[in-house]
Amino acid sequence: MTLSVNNVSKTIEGNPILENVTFDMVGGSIVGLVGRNGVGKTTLMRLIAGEMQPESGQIQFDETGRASVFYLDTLSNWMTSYTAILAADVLAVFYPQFNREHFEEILCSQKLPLNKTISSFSKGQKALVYIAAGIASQANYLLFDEPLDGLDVFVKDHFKALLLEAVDEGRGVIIATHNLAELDSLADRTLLINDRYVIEQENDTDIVKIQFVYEGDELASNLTDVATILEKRGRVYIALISESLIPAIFTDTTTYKFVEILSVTTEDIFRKELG
Ligand SMILES: Nc1ncnc2c1ncn2[C@@H]1O[C@H](COP(=O)(O)OP(=O)(O)OP(=O)(O)O)[C@@H](O)[C@H]1O
Repeated sequence: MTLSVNNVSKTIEGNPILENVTFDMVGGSIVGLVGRNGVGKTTLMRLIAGEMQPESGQIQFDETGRASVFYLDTLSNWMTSYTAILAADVLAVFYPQFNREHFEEILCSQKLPLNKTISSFSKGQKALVYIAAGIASQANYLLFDEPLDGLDVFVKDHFKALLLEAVDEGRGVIIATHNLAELDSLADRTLLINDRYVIEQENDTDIVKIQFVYEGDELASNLTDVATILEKRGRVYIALISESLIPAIFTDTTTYKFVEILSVTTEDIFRKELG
């Protein structure tokens, strides 16, 4: 099961939003989609869902086709004016494999009423209904835009468990989010959109995060030229640097003290690429 996005470009009202976007997603994986506000994350999801057409490039699915994509705009969508029971009737038309029992079971497990209009639900409750709809749709590709927004920690845990079940079944998930810390525990890969282009964040680079104490006045240029300083508190610095450069730079142990290696997070990479 593969979704292929090939050289996709999109312009809205004369403004180029995405250019030559190319990536593949295989089933059984979670892809994180990150980037600054207004950079084009939702646009990319809408293109994949077929709600918009690209100017150029192709979005190709395996034999299951676009009918097997689940995407709902979390801010405004048709479901809000329905009760969960009626929404399930509509979802069953869109998604022939829709599992009504599973949908209702997820909502009931979170004590959400099935016969109340969804517009009367809280932000977090609405988010849960959309997530439940996606999971129960049985669609092979689930596209979620800020799915964790407004969810309390317990509902979040429940959502993550449902998501991992879906992935175990071989389904592919794309999560667009600003919640970078959550992505670290969920995504297999992260795609960063920056200035119209998508950059794949490789997990296997030799970039490491280091924390060190600097006893000199100003950081030496042999460090600042090759490192990204993420944080400075007094004499304590946190920086991203290629691991292979550490021995050459941190030779002077009277000015550099306590060099410690920390794990790199998606937020660190985000700051490095966009800061
Ligand atoms: N229907 C539209 N009409 C005009 N401009 C639009 C439309 N949809 C999106 N845009 C513009 O396209 C750009 C990308 O929007 P998009 O919603 O994809 O960003 P995003 O990365 O999802 O943002 P955010 O993180 O703030 O949700 C923005 O500049 C937005 O103003």
